[in-house]
Amino acid sequence: YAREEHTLRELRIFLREVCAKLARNRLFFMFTKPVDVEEAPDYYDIIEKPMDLESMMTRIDQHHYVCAKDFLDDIDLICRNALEYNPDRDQADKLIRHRACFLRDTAYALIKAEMDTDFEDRCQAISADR
Ligand SMILES: CC(=O)c1csc(NC(=O)C2C[NH2+]C2)n1
Repeated sequence: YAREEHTLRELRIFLREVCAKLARNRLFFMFTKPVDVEEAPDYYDIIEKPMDLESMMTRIDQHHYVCAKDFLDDIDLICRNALEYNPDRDQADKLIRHRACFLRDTAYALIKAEMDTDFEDRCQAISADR
């Protein structure tokens, strides 16, 4: 059990680094904090499950993520929300959709490049056990 806690502690350290790196990239600034209802008054009528990088950092500390897949599910949610809320062909919507897909692809690439597959396998085994 102590070994499992060590593995999850290591996962949290790794995910904080990935999350911080994404949040530092100014291309992703619109995804770093919850949407301000002043800026997009209808946002919370349209988007059922809002998500952002600052909230994900909090979820890491709350031990919400037991494997990298759980973390990437929330990245996928940020991306899906942006595609849903910005469906139009105008430049503003297109840019946000492009940035959302870039955030998602960057997160997947970072984790694939920096994470041992057997480490993720161990995390997913713990996740299945709980
Ligand atoms: C985070 C997110 O997806 C977001 C924040 S503002 C926004 N979209 C707009 O402000 C307008 C451009 N067409 C609507 N999308």
